[in-house]
Amino acid sequence: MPRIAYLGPQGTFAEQATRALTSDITPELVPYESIRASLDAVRAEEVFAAGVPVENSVEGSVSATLDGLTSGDPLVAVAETVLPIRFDVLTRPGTTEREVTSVASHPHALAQVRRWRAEHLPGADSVPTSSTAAAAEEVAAGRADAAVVAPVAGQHHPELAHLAHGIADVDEAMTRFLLIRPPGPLPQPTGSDRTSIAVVAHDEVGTLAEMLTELSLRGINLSRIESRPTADRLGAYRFFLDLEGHVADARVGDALAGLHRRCSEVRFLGSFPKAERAPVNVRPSASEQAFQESASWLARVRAGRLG
Ligand SMILES: O=C(O)C(=O)Cc1ccccc1
Repeated sequence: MPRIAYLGPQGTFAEQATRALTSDITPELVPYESIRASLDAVRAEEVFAAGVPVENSVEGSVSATLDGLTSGDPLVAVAETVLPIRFDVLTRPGTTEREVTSVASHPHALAQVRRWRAEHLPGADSVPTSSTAAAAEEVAAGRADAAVVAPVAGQHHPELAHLAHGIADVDEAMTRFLLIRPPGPLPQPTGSDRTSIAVVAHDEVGTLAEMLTELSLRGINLSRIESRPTADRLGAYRFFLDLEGHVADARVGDALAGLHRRCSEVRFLGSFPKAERAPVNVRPSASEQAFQESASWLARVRAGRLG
């Protein structure tokens, strides 16, 4: 049974997503205390893979995942899934809203329930925890009064009571999760793929525009661009790019090779089927056939066979 790491304890959104990402195998899910620890468990071969959150439709990127993928030995994403995010509030039984002086949860969860908190628990302090389910444990242990959790967390804590259900500021919030493996054979291209890379550009005029031109010239749609400090010095950034297409597609391979020539660092973070399965629209001049025809035309020119 393959062991798969996730951000624990039991009852996190990450656990639900990791189950969805591994539904084709019978995994043994292993909880880890942090995203970094679950990625390092993949690097140390303690587990076969890890399921990690990468971006939220309201709060944006999960920096622990971006930084964890780019520092340390290379890792790649082999699958993604998108989970709808709803939040409930757990307390010890009998606790009323007026008695709540502290609200625990993962910072991404605390940031997505501001409106409800302002109305119902205006004076309560925030207690950031490593995950939403860890917050429920804080409440059970009496170290916080309320926990903002995934709806599934209530099942793991029958001793706690619901203070509220469905309290997210944005009803349709979604989080994208990735299944992370050590480098190895890539998933087959499906025609509906995403490729993730992390790029460090030279600090020169126009480099970002030139990087993006490598993509647009080859008809590649950019679905995400994000920058994070490299941590080397102030003002040095790494760009995280998600592109539509698979590295096995000629246009994507060609663009990545172009970025490799131009940038001081290009880290390949995986090519995998997009969660939404919508086919990637490729203009005729960027199709596989167009790349093959132009390559064989060039070969004929170089061989002096123009007839
Ligand atoms: O803490 C969890 O349950 C997680 O999986 C991280 C998270 C927190 C808030 C929204 C989405 C994912």
